[in-house]
Amino acid sequence: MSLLSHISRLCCSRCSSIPSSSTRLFCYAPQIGRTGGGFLRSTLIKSKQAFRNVSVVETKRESYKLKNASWKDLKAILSLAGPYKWRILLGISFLGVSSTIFLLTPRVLGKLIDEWDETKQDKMDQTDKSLLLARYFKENPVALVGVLMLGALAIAARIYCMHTAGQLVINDLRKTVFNSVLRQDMAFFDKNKVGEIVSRLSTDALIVGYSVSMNLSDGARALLTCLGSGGLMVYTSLAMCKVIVVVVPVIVGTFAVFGKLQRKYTLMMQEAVAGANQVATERLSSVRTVRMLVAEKKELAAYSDKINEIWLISKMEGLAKGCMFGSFQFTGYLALSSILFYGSNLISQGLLTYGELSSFCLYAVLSAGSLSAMSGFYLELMKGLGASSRLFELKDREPKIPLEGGIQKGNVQEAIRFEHVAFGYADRDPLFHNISFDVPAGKITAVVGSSGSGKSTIASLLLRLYDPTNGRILVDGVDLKDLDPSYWRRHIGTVGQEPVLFSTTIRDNIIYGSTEPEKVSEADIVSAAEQSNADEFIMRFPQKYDTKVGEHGSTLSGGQKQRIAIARALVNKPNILIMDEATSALDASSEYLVRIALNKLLANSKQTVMIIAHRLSTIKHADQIVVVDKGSVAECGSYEELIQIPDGIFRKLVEKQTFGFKDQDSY
Ligand SMILES: Nc1ncnc2c1ncn2[C@@H]1O[C@H](COP(=O)(O)OP(=O)(O)OP(=O)(O)O)[C@@H](O)[C@H]1O
Repeated sequence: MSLLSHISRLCCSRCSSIPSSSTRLFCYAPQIGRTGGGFLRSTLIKSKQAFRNVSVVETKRESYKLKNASWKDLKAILSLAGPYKWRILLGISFLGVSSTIFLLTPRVLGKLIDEWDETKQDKMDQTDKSLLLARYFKENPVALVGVLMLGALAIAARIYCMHTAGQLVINDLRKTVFNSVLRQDMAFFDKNKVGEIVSRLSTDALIVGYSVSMNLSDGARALLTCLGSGGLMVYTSLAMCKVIVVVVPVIVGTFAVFGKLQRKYTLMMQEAVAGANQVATERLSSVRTVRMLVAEKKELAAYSDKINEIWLISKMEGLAKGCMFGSFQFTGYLALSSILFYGSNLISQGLLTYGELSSFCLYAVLSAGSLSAMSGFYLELMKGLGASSRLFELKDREPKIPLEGGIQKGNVQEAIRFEHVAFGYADRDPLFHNISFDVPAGKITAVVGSSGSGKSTIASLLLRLYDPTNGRILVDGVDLKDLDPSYWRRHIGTVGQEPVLFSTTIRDNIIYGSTEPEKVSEADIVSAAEQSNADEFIMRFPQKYDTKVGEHGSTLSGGQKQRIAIARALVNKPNILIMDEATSALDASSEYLVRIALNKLLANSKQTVMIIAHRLSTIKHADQIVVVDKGSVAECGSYEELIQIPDGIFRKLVEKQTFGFKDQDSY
C-alpha cells in the first residue's frame, strides 16, 4: 500500500503537468468518497424533491431528451474550427513534442532504478557502468535541461495556438449568430427574450469555442498519452497487461452513462443561466421604474428564484460528476493494487525487474489519468454540443421576412393600399379582420382609434415588420411582399411612440438613420434639428451636438428625446414619414412649432405621411383620417366630414378628448 500511496503522491505532485481532469481524479475524488453516502443520499433526495417543485425546470426536461448528441452537431462544431486548422495542427504538433518527452520519463525512471539495483548488487563491470544513464545526465546537464526546456516550450506554444484558435472560433460564432439574430423578423423577438439571446452569445459561444480549442487539445493530449502509455505498457510487460484488460470496459461504461447525464444537465444549466440573465438584463435596464415602484425586493426575489433553479441543476450536475470521478478513482486504484500484487509475483519469479514494474505502474497511472482526462474531454464536448445546439438553431434560423431581395422601390407615386388586410399576433386573437383604405401619395393620412385598436400595428405592417395573414398591402399596385424590405424601409422615416436613443452623442443619434452617415453634412444635421425644433435646446448644452445622451437618452427630457428622434427621421430626407404619436411628449408650443415645420416640409415636397395619433387636436390638418375599430376601418374622411357624422366613432372620440384635453385644443 505504501508504494501505491507513493505513486499517487507522485502523481499529485505532477498535477501541473497532468490534464486537469486527472488532477481532479487523483486529488479530489478521495474527498468525494470521504464525504460519505449520507451526503449523496440527502442531496439526491432534496434535489429530487426540489426538481418536482420547480415546474419550469421539470417541463423543460422533456425537451432535452429530444436533443440527443448527434454526429451532425459534432461535425458542425468541428467545422467552426475549419478556418483555423493550420493553427490547430501546429498546436497538435507541439503537443506531439511535449507528449513524447512526457511519455519517455517513466521509461528513463525505470531504467535508472534497474541500474541502481544492478550497481548495488555489483552485477555490472566497469565498462557497463560508464554507460549508466545517471552518469550521462551528470556529465551532460545541458542535454537534460535542453530536453526539459524543449518540453516546456512545446507546452507554451501548444497552449498559445489552441487558446488563440479558440478565441477566433468564439469571435466568428458570436458575429455569425449576432448577424443571424439581427436579421430575424419581429415575431421572433416577440417570442425570444433579449437577455436570453445575449446569454447565448456570451456563455454558450464561450463553451463551444473552448470545446473546439483547449478542450480539443486536452483531449488530443489525453488520447496521445493514453495510446503512448498503453503501447509502452505492452512493450514493458505483456503479461502485466492482463490486469488492464479487465478494467477498461468498466471505465468505458462509466464514460457513456455519466457523459449522457452531463449533457442533459448542461443543457438545463444553460437554459437556467439564460433565464437568470434575462431577468437581470430586463430589470436593470428598467431600474428607474423598479425604484419608483419600490420593487427592489420583488425583483431580488424573482432573480433569486432563477438562481435557485441554477443551484438545483448544479447539485445534480455535481452529483453526476462526483459519481463519475468516484467510479474512476475506484477502478483506477483497484487496477493499481492488482498491478502491484501481480507484478511482485512476477518479480519473485524473476520474470520482471523492479525498474520494469515501476515503469509499468507509472504508465498505468498515466493512462488512468489520461483516460480520466478523456472523460473530462468527453464531458466538455457534451457541454459544447449542448451549447451549440441552441446557437446553431439561432445561426441557421431563416427569418420569415427576409432582410433584402425584391423590387427596389422606395417612393409612392399614387397610393399605398391596404386591401382586405387581416392580421393577428402569434398566440393572440386576430386583431384585424378586414382592413381596407388608401394612403394617397404626398398627403397626410391620420390613423385614429381607441387604445389597443391596432393603430401602431398598421404602421408595423406598412414597414413590413409583420406580414398580413390575409389580404395585401400594395404600393402603387405592387405587393409589399415583392419589394426589397431594406430598400423600402430605408426610404421611410419613422418616429415611434417611445423614442429610442442610443448612448452616444446627439449628432450620432441624428445620423443613425442614414444609410451613409459619413455623407451627412453638418448643415443637414442642423437643418433636421431645426425642423424638429431640437436645435434650440441642443445649442444650449455646453457640448452642443456632441453632448452624450446617456443610456436610452436618460439625460434628456421626454420631449427632447422625441425631437431628436424626429430629427433622425428627417435627416435622411425620407419619401414616406410615419409619426406614431410623434408629438405626444412635446409641450403645446413645441408641438405647434414642429407642426408648422412639418407643414412647411410637406408643402415643399411630395412626402407621404401617416400620423398615428391619440390626440385628435394634432390631426386637424390631416388630408384624411382613418378610424380603426373592432378589426376594420369604421370611418374614413376629413376632420370636418367625420365630425359631422352623428353618433360617429370619431365624433365620440373627439368629444371624449375635448372633455379631457380641453387645454390642448386651444391653439
Ligand atoms: N408584439 C406584439 N405581440 C403580441 N401582441 C401585440 C404586440 N404588439 C401589440 N400587440 C397587441 O395588439 C393590439 C394592438 O396594439 P397596437 O399597439 O397596435 O394598438 P394601438 O391602437 O396603437 O394602441 P395605443 O393607442 O394604446 O398605442 C393590442 O391588444 C396589443 O396588446
